[in-house]
Amino acid sequence: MKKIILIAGPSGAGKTTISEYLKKHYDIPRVITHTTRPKRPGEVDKESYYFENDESFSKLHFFEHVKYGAYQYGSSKEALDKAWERHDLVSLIVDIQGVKSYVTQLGEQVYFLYVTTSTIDELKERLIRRGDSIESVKERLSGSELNKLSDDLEPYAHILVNDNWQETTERLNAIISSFKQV
Ligand SMILES: Nc1ncnc2c1ncn2[C@@H]1O[C@H](COP(=O)(O)OP(=O)(O)OP(=O)(O)O)[C@@H](O)[C@H]1O
Ligand SMILES: Nc1nc2c(ncn2[C@@H]2O[C@H](COP(=O)(O)O)[C@@H](O)[C@H]2O)c(=O)[nH]1
Repeated sequence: MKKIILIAGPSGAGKTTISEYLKKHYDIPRVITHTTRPKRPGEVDKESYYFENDESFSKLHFFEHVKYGAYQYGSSKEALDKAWERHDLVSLIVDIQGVKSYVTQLGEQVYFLYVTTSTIDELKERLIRRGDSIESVKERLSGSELNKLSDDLEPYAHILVNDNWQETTERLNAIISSFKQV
């Protein structure tokens, strides 16, 4: 059965870093999602996201999509099917709403990694170090954008507290080997 590892959590928790580790160490590719937000420094079209405008975004067929502030984000059926053609296990970074859509639509094909840190201050420092503006950090770390783990999703979640990268990789290795035993 084709499966998908959903990676969700607050901004700066380390979702992208973890997806890169899964690619490098387990050959688990990330399904690239689509967004209308502008590129951040260092981001690459078709690798970080498919960067779209409102018109090109409106023409895609989405599994699910959400709006954050002025920008749209969505995961397409085309991209998931394409990734599953070559890999039985793939990953995808989404917000908590996206996780709910996938759990509802794909059921037991879904694994869920919830990534967080012990403190919000740690997230704040990482985002500022990454070059995010103070306004954007405030927005990302408040309200629904904080991507808190909801009670209904808790039973599905493998929680990774990514304070220390060495400990995170050890826990990730254990989680991935448990997935591979199923
Ligand atoms: N365990 C860690 N200790 C310290 N820094 C870390 C750790 N894990 C990731 N980082 C750093 O924190 C920053 C944010 O990580 P990353 O981009 O992976 O987060 P993210 O959850 O994908 O954020 P966003 O949702 O905003 O894209 C990066 O600069 C990354 O190198
Ligand atoms: N539901 C979805 N959420 C998505 C998708 N692609 C990304 N995201 C989430 O958006 C926020 C903001 O991302 P950022 O790159 O601007 O920091 C973050 O929580 C992502 O996980 C998607 O296709 N669907």
